[in-house]
Amino acid sequence: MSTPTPARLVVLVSGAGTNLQALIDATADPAYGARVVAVGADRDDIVGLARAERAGIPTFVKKVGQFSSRDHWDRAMAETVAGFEPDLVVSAGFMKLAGESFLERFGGRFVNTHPALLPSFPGMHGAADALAYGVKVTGATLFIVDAGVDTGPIVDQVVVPVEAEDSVETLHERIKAAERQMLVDCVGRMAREGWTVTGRTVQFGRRPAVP
Ligand SMILES: Nc1nc2c(c(=O)[nH]1)N[C@@H](CN(C=O)c1ccc(C(=O)N[C@@H](CCC(=O)O)C(=O)O)cc1)CN2
Ligand SMILES: NCC(=O)N[C@@H]1O[C@H](COP(=O)([O-])[O-])[C@@H](O)[C@H]1O
Repeated sequence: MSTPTPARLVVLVSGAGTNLQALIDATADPAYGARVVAVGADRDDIVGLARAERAGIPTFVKKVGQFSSRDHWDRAMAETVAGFEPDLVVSAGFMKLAGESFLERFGGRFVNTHPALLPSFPGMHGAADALAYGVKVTGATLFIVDAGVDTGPIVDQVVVPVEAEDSVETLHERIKAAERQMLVDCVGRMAREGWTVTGRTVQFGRRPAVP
């Protein structure tokens, strides 16, 4: 039986790209069922872009400041990503909020991984906020992006302990180790099995055809 055509992933990054690297490594196996067709960023000179270039993956950078408005940036992002014809867009450390144009185009097939157990600690400092609060466990959340900030329906979550001697860095590294595995597992299942979103419930698999 022939291997099905791999799902096309566009991954968005703003930093080190270790989640991206985990996806690149996983897609080396044809059985994974997906390939990264492009990597986009909101800034240049980041390791995440270097990882893509090392893997021979096309990259693009769209900086908000290059555009006359945030909306123009958002539209440019949507058009550029659309040019790669993704089946799924993955935000993995991407530090910009997608706007109306992007969500109109990719809503429902745009996921983001966040380093906290949403709805706790949304925003740009999930690990630091969890540590400051004094929680005993935290983790990471993969969710389908909506117009809010970290409010979309949850695909999966993973829990890690907070240790007494943790710094933000040691905690975030522990989170990221678990997060990368969750991301690879979930994106692979979405690619191979599809997914459905009913209200706030996300399930792997495709809706049965209406008889
Ligand atoms: N429409 C959405 N877009 C994105 C979401 C989301 O939930 N809704 N999640 C982010 C990733 N993220 C948290 O997981 C996140 C990233 C950035 C921000 C934020 O406040 N960004 C500001 C400031 C950016 C900067 O200083 O560079 C902004 O975009 O203006 C909040 C949450 C991915 N996209
Ligand atoms: N709110 C968004 C956010 O904080 N995202 C987080 O940025 C890190 C990126 O790491 P990476 O660049 O090494 O993949 C990840 O932990 C991701 O959850």
